[in-house]
Amino acid sequence: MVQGSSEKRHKVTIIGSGNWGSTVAKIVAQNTKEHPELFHKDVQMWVYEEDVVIPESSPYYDPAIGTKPQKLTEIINAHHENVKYLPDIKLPDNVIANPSVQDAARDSSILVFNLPHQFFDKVCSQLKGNIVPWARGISCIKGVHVDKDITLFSEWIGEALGIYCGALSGANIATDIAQELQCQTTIAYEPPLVDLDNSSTEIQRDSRARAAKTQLVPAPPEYPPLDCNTFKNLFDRPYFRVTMVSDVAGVSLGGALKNIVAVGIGFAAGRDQRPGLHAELIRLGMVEMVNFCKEFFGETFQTDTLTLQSAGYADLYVSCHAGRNFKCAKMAVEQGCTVEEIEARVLNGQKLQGNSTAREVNTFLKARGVEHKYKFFKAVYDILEGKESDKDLYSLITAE
Ligand SMILES: NC(=O)C1=CN([C@@H]2O[C@H](COP(=O)(O)OP(=O)(O)OC[C@H]3O[C@@H](n4cnc5c(N)ncnc54)[C@H](O)[C@@H]3O)[C@@H](O)[C@H]2O)C=CC1
Ligand SMILES: O=C(CO)COP(=O)(O)O
Repeated sequence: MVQGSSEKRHKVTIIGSGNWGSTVAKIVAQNTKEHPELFHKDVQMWVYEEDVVIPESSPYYDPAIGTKPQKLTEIINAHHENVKYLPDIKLPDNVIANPSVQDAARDSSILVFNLPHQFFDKVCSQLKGNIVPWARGISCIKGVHVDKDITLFSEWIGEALGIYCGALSGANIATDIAQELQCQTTIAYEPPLVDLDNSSTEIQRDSRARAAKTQLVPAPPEYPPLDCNTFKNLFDRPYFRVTMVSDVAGVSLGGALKNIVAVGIGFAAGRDQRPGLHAELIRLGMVEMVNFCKEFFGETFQTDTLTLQSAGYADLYVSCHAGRNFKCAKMAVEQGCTVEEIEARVLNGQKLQGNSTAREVNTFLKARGVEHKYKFFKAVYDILEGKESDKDLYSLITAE
């Protein structure tokens, strides 16, 4: 089908509205305005509803309301700003905040999942059976799901909702990108080929063989194709350059595992500022990330994703200098308290991923009997659990 000739256009919903969720909503809404041939202009953004007080110092303070708590969705829709999670950034007026995830996702053919991974389970069960069967997803979530096995969020979303889901990850500090400061990202998107004649699927390549279980429903022919080009048009901005790849495992795991390493570098930085030490620890962290991807996702993981793409080394680097996981772990050492105490005190409701991912990955490695092979991940876990001291981080990681 020739692009631009489609009768119907894709409706896009962002599931999540935190620091990164709101930033991605801004990016996507700028692009839906510029591509009316592909997308509905309005972008629904599901917001976990909460009451927010607007202080007297705020430009949005209304003396008639005073400091009475107001619904976050109402504030966003009235002022086009997520005053709690992305303050001082204007959102395009076509971002529509919606407190109901089912209502936000209704009739959407593109679902962008962007919320702290610890909250995903409930949202997923609310969406089940309430989305169009031919929808496609992109997971911006940096984390993994662990029960008996380890599952990428893209896989988990795909299995739970019966759709194909790709992954977006990169060296992306939300507050910088929200100000349109230049950066890059990586999107892994390679759905199975759809056989339009009998609606069956032929698996070309995918993150893991399990994706083969998903019977992909084709989009009706009057819609623009749900292909790489459509997704590039949805996310690429002059300040947010997208590279499309096929390695869903590498992109997803790069984003998840770097958070554990960033906590470790934060612990180190709390005591020792030497760049040489940080560089060596970052290298050791990357070695462990690559080994993990090869050992557990080796069917499709490509090492180049972690060495050459934004979702790999670049994300690790920026996270170990400017990320929240790094900063909170560093402050925890400096102030002699736990990472969770710092998180609760300084992040104003934003959520760390590194501490929970360290615990989840440890559960998985222990169950497999290979915890000892991943000394960096184990050291971070043991320090978070209070079993080891952050002072011993380097010796724990380099012990023979
Ligand atoms: N912030 C950043 O710079 C970047 C974050 N990411 C990733 O994006 C994902 C989302 O992160 P952020 O948007 O930054 O979130 P955030 O750290 O700002 O978390 C706050 C969000 O969690 C929601 N929330 C709080 N309690 C909840 C509950 N019980 N149920 C459901 N939602 C609840 C809040 O409504 C808010 O939307 C994470 O996986 C993160 O690793 C990726 C790149 C950059
Ligand atoms: O993913 C990020 C940078 O790419 C943000 O990391 P933090 O969650 O540690 O802030």
